[in-house]
Amino acid sequence: MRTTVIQMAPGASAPENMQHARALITAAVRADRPDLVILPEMWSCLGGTRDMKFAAAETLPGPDGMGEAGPLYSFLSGMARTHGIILHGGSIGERHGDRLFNTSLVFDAHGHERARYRKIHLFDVTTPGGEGYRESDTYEPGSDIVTVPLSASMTAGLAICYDIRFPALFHALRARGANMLLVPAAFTVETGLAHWETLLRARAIETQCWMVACGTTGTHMDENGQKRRTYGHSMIIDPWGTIVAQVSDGPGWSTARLERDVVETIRGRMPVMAHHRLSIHTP
Ligand SMILES: O=C(O)CNC(=O)[C@H](CS)NC(=O)CCC(=O)C(=O)O
Repeated sequence: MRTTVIQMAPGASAPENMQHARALITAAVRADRPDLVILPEMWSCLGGTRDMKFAAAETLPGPDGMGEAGPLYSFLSGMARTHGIILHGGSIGERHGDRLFNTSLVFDAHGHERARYRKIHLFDVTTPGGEGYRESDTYEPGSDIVTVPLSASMTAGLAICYDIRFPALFHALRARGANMLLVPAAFTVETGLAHWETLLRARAIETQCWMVACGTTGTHMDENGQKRRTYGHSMIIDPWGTIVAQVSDGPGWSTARLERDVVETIRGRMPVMAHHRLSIHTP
């Protein structure tokens, strides 16, 4: 499965971000002919005030297809169908009363929604440099663990950004049949420099899955008018932990071919799942 990570530098305007996403997806599809394309976390609106986040968010159609699709949903579905690609729409704000979910949507090559995942672990953290984040002021945590078969041989496990610090989630995704992990992100530069690559490679190695991690890059304005920079370095890692594709700084894309055989070989030779002696409990 040829897979492309699209690295974007989003601002707070959803219409402008859609223009950028369209241009990057179109160029990447033309150049690399991927089967699967993934966007980063909150590519549709990064930074901005609470009002701007709500303005850029939308109510999603029900699982039964009931309810009107908003502009972001229609855009993602349309891009998947137009290019005949599976499109993982990074994440967007999903309205939910007076809060939002941070939600990933996956569309098949006909533009039909195949999976929906709401970020479970929220970033309420003060970084060592003293920057405070309170994602839960705006967002509500999801609760469902989501895997989705994308082809006869590949099944994706879904996670978002801060989730990568919680191995129990990835253990559960592997146990549910994932052989590839799709992780949109908006990592801070500070924590990214310290942890991004290490966490991603560890999750790939311990689950013996392909890791597809797609980050935002650039400078974004937060609620308080403070500048916030994100780390980029979107990458694809094989199930042995080797980085096989990477974007550095700035917008762009990178592509790699994901194969099930690599997963099967590694799991066959080092059957860690069968060697587990302790069960991991989530609270
Ligand atoms: O808030 C939005 O609109 C989009 N969401 C994000 O940017 C989220 C929550 S603030 N960022 C992270 O989870 C960074 C995690 C991170 O950097 C780490 O784990 O070190």
